[in-house]
Amino acid sequence: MWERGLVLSAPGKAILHGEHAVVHGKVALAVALDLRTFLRLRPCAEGQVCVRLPGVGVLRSWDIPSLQALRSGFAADFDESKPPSVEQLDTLREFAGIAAGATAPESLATLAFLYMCLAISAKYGDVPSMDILVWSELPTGAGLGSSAAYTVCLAAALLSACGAISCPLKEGESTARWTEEELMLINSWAFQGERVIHGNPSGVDNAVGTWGGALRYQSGKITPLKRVPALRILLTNTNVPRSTKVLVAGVKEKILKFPAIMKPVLDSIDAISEECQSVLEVMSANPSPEHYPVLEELFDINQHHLNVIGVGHPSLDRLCRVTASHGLHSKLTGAGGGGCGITLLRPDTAALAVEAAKRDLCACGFECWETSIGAPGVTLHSSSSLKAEVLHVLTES
Ligand SMILES: Nc1ncnc2c1ncn2[C@@H]1O[C@H](COP(=O)(O)OP(=O)(O)OP(=O)(O)O)[C@@H](O)[C@H]1O
Ligand SMILES: C[C@@](O)(CCO)CC(=O)[O-]
Ligand SMILES: [Mg+2]
Repeated sequence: MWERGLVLSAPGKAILHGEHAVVHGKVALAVALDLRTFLRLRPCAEGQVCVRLPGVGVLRSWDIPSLQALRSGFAADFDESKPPSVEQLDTLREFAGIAAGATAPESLATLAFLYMCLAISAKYGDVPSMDILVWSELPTGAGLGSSAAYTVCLAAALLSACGAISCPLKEGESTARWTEEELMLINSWAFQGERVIHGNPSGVDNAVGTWGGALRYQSGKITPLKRVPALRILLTNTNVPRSTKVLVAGVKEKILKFPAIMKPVLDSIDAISEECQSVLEVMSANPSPEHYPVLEELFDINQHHLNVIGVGHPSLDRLCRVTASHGLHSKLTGAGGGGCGITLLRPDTAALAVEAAKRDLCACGFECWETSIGAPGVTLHSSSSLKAEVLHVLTES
């Protein structure tokens, strides 16, 4: 079916609690956002793989024979259970002309593509001649899981192109999702892509990109949260750039330097996730406003902890102060160090109050969106199911 081309998408995510601690085996609670990354796969001229990533300024193409020659050098080592090796990544960097240690978005995105393309084709058969275009509604590198949405889309597209997963979209349907077994395969390859981009990801972001909804994640165990109240969330991008890889490495260093000080903080973040999960479960059965002060206090405590482990930023302090001046509670989401914060809105928070908070946040040079949570995970689309803006980008490019 893919021979006629396909369009698929994966959502970004917000972490309610547990960012960073989840890398060290603690619980995280994460939700899918209604901001998505889209990928269009089309057949193209014989013998070429062409990749266009306008969000990070990449336009590259390679001959299939040269990719096959590259792959044959280390084909036996590609497996979704093994982290990409330093030698593999060095070889791919050299092939693509990427400097050693380059962390620019375009370098990491190209490297992740090449690794996933070679590894998936080594395991499931050659990729056909194809043209891949990726376009996203998510800000890149701002804490909303743009890297995972990208690698989930790539995994689903490359596995489809190699025939390793089916095409679940039937004639006349507007969207379709894969089987649980296929989603597990997509997720495991997306995690490999995240490993190329992040170094040492926990896997929570690609799990949300794959399954969507709301989930609890701990040490690779994914538990969908079946009963979650419809929370209103304000997302604010401070527009301060940062790298998840660098921030995750910084936290590890701090834990190694001060284990007796940092481990209790991680345990406390774990307890916050557990407490939040219980409150959300109670709230979904009994959606009374009395639960909001607890959720707000958990946001405040966790934001302090995240500062302690070294992933705060003056822009995030400012975001929290501005929202507090409107009676609203915020914390950073994702890796921190800039990027995005989330603010909890109550069901009865007046539209005027939200507008006033947004105005003050925008005056700081930030961008805000009020968003809903629990969007579907990786999805295959017919063109009739796409919003006009997405259709325009995908058909005009
Ligand atoms: N639209 C996109 N097209 C191609 N690559 C992308 C795109 N969006 C993100 N990426 C890749 O993901 C990287 C950003 O990942 P990073 O993990 O630092 O931030 P994030 O995923 O947005 O935030 P977090 O991991 O904290 O949720 C970019 O450097 C780029 O390599
Ligand atoms: C900071 C982190 O916990 C979340 C990034 O969205 C990293 C990870 O879990 O891989
Ligand atoms: Mg990321």
